[in-house]
Amino acid sequence: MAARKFFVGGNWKCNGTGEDVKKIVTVLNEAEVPSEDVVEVVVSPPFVFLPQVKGLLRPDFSVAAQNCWVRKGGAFTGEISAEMLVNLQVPWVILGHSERRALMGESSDFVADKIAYALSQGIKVIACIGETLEQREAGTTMEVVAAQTKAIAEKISDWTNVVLAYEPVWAIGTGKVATPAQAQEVHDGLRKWLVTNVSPAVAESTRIIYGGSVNGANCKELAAKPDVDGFLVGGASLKPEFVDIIKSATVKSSA
Ligand SMILES: O=C[C@H](O)COP(=O)(O)O
Repeated sequence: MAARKFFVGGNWKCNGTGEDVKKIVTVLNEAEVPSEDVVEVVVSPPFVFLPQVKGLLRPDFSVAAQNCWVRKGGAFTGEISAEMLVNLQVPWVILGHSERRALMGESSDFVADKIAYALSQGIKVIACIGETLEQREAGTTMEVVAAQTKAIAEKISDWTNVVLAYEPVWAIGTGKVATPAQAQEVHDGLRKWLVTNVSPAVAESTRIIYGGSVNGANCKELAAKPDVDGFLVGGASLKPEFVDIIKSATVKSSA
């Protein structure tokens, strides 16, 4: 079975100006990174900058939206539809990010509906899951991430265009990164869950990436873990060290 290609996503969240965007893209465009055969790089600017970034970004990197509406567009003020992303040739979307789950009240079912709809329109999905600190301390991490993944599995039949992003909420933007062992434990558990509940082939081929305070200093150790297939990076994706995170893909290719 083909090896899972390392995946590095940069989630810029609600940050930046047109000038910042130019600076970040310049750094990315000038960076020497492993080839497309080794690593897939996808950056996710705020909606308003998507066309600009898409137009300026090197061709071996790709773009993602940070959200999209749950069904066909229409009278949904403030929303962006999957059809619009298709129209702008935006190939990826991040869905189910914990900030949207917590702040906008997006339930696992709603997230799963969004994922199913985006996939039905031909958009590839970075699907985010993860437990809170309380849930981890209560020992329910696997239960929580399995339930979030189950909600998705119940609504989709083809996982080819899905990357699963495990992002423990307590590690997001806190500087408190999961240890490589903690990340590996959950990724391994998720892969086993996929074996049992979806199929061994899907478990083997689906990339499970880690997100939560990843930076240039901690990425290599995390990348060395067998079930960590890449990263979804927040804060550090706005900085030049994002290039070092992309380069951590070589940990896998030289293994
Ligand atoms: O989507 C990215 C995650 O929320 C991680 O954010 P962070 O790297 O700033 O902790």
